[in-house]
Amino acid sequence: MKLVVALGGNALQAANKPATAQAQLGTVKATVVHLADLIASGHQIVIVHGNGPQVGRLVLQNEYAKPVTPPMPFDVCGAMSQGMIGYHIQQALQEELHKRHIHKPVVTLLTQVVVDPEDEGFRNPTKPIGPFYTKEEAEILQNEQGYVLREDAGRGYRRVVASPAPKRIVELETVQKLVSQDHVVITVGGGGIPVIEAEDQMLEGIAAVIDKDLAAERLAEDLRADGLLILTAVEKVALDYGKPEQRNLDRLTVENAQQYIEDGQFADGSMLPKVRAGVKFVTSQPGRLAIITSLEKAGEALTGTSGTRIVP
Ligand SMILES: Nc1ncnc2c1ncn2[C@@H]1O[C@H](COP(=O)(O)OP(=O)(O)O)[C@@H](O)[C@H]1O
Ligand SMILES: NC(=O)OP(=O)(O)O
Repeated sequence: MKLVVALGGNALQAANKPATAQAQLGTVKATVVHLADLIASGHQIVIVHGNGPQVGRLVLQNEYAKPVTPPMPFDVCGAMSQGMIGYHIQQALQEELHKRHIHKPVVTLLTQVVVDPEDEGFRNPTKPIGPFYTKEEAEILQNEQGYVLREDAGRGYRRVVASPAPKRIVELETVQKLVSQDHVVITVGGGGIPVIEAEDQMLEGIAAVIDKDLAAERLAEDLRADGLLILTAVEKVALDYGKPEQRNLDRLTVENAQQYIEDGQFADGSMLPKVRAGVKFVTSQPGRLAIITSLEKAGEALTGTSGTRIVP
């Protein structure tokens, strides 16, 4: 099957370790074992990854270094995050495939994604980025730096930025060519570098972070993929998540998903975009597969013994 695989934050960085390059590479090395399993099972995969924690830290590093060197703007930090994360996945996956005597080129493609400058996302920032802060730290940052901070799923406060919807993948043709030549392509990282189309058709970077699950869905439709595999920290989508009455779902129909979305079952900025992406993909054409599961359960989910399948 041709699969677009969206990798969540836990695939890139262990929550309990400092955010060093070495720690990131260590986590990525464990992640690529599961990706190599998919390839070894005969699937063709295209890899999309998140970048929320990483792009947030790059922006911070740039802001703190202002006295000595001019800060890079948000879109450039997005490009840096694609390069940095892509480099680690590419290196680790190449090594893992080599060990298994699978000879396929692995390549990271820097990708711009066009967004609408009038997107509602610019008026209502929702994408959490960078590190977590305490309530007191958050108040100081809000007052002194003008950041918008929100509580993030009981884990602390994080800066939130605009997250407009992905409209068009600029480098799509190149992705298609590489995929057709059986390259393993890492692309649309962090949802893509957000750009707008200026009046003269020129592209201009804009300060935002696109949701990688929605961008992965765009890519999966554009590549006419058979499946969209969204890999995160949980094995299944749940109702009443985190409550004593939590129920994990094996299947989620589009109709039920829409009802549960209205009921507020899926947290904004975390599970909600994943469910939306799955719903959009399976309704885009009959026969398409959308699964939300953990990295470890990816293989089982494809055989129908784990994960949550979104079905029309
Ligand atoms: N209804 C739900 N079912 C399962 N997990 C949920 C639900 N609502 C929120 N979550 C949380 O959302 C997380 C996935 O979102 P997030 O961590 O932002 O994703 P990513 O892996 O892409 O970084 C899960 O690990 C879980 O903690
Ligand atoms: N860009 C993006 O959606 O990143 P995360 O998955 O890390 O939030």
